[in-house]
Amino acid sequence: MALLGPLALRRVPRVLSIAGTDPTGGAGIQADLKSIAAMGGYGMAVVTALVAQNTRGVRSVHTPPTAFLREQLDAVSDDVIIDAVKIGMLGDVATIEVVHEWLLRIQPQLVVLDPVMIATSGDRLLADSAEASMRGLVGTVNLVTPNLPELAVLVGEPIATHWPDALDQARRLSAGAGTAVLVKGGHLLTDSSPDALVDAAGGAGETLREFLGPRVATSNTHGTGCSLSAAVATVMARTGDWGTAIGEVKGWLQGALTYADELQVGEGSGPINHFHHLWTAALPGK
Ligand SMILES: Nc1ncnc2c1ncn2[C@@H]1O[C@H](COP(=O)(O)OP(=O)(O)OP(=O)(O)O)[C@@H](O)[C@H]1O
Ligand SMILES: Cc1ncc(COP(=O)(O)O)c(N)n1
Repeated sequence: MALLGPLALRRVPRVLSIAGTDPTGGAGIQADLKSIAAMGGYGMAVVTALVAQNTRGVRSVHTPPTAFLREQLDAVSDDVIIDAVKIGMLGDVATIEVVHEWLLRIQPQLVVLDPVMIATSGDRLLADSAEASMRGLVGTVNLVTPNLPELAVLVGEPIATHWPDALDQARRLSAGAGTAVLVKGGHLLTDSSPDALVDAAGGAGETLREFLGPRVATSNTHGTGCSLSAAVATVMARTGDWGTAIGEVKGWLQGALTYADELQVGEGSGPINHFHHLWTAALPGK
């Protein structure tokens, strides 16, 4: 899929999230819409799965019929020019196939895939049987944003526990799939939480750019991966440059984690504070 040229949109980017739901608002489509808005985009949403979950875990998943998923996707693309797509929870093989077919047919300008597999709570959000289909989808998007366990599944290797090993896996994934990879270090047991953009696609040498940041001491990290990918899709549509987009989003996410505890939503792993930069009056100490 062609990468964006150095275009900078002069209007509000129209960004579509294709993902599952979180009724407590911290992850999935709800987090995506907040992140897109926080980054100055117009958010749209197609639901792949209705998930009965809260900050403590997942209770059950209801997957709409594939024909209805296709109708949702076509309802958007028949009417709206989509500047960027963010893909989150897909759940099973049939859902991946419908989204894959739609991507090939519609050829959106820019697609960011968060290959959601297991929630922070430990609950599975992707069937084991769908891992091969997920690997196939990676080759059709512009950027994939795995955490360390997802990266391991995508390359078929053990989970990296050291950052240099994760970077090597990201290189192998990028070279094999022909897709840029943003590997996330949130699962490392270190004082920092680094991310890295690896682009070994196209045989034109490899790009490696690291985005460093201190680890914020909070257990309210529910939906960070969802929020990151939706925000990157939005800023990329605006700027046309991965490095600029990821750098801007990383700074915003750092603030969203820093002010997460102010929200007091739920008793488990709560949401991040997507609008921390706008709610100065409502946040003590800002
Ligand atoms: N405690 C933290 N402090 C600072 N940054 C963090 C922290 N935890 C995660 N991050 C950042 O949040 C983003 C998501 O990373 P992570 O590896 O947690 O992805 P994920 O597992 O997909 O997220 P999720 O929690 O939604 O499942 C990355 O930019 C990562 O560096
Ligand atoms: C619908 C949906 N999509 C993604 C996640 C992953 O987010 P997290 O790992 O933070 O629970 C989730 N819990 N629910």
